[in-house]
Amino acid sequence: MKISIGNDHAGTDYKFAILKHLEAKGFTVKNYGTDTNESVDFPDYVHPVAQDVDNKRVDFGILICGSANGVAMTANKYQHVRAGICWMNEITQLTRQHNNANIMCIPARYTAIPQAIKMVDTFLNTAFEGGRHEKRVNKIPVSTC
Ligand SMILES: O=C(CO)[C@H](O)[C@H](O)[C@H](O)COP(=O)(O)O
Repeated sequence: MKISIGNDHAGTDYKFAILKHLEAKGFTVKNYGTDTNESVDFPDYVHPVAQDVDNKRVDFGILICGSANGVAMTANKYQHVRAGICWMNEITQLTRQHNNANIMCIPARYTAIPQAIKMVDTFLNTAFEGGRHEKRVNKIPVSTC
C-alpha cells in the first residue's frame, strides 16, 4: 500500500506523528511537507498528494490543515480524488465504507494527535462496501483538474 501525505503549518506536528506511526508499521509514505510551523498556503501541499492519488501513483492520500476544509476543497478538484473530512472515527469508517474515499483530510485544530492516528488506522483498514454505495459514488460529477 502506497501513501502520500501533505499538510500546511497547522498540521506539521500531526504529520510527523502520523509518519512515525506508519513507518513503524512498515509503510513507505511520501511526505510532501510542509515540515515546519512557518505559515504557508495549503493548496501548495495538497496538489502533489492529490496528483499522486489522481494518477494512481499511490493508493491513499492524507492531508492535514487546521479545519480540513481547505485541503478537502482543493483535493476534490481532481478527477479521481474523493477526499473526506475525518474528525471522528465513525465518520472515517463511513467515508471508506460508503464513499470510497481515497484521501482523508484531518482537522488538526479540532482533533488530538492520538485520535488522528486512530483515524488513519481506521481509514487504511476499512474497505469500500460497494453495492448501493457504488451506484451513488459513480454519480459524483467528474472534476476538471
Ligand atoms: O482550512 C484551512 C484553510 O482553508 C486551514 O484551516 C488552514 O490551516 C487555516 O486556514 C490556517 O489559518 P492561519 O490563521 O493562517 O494559521
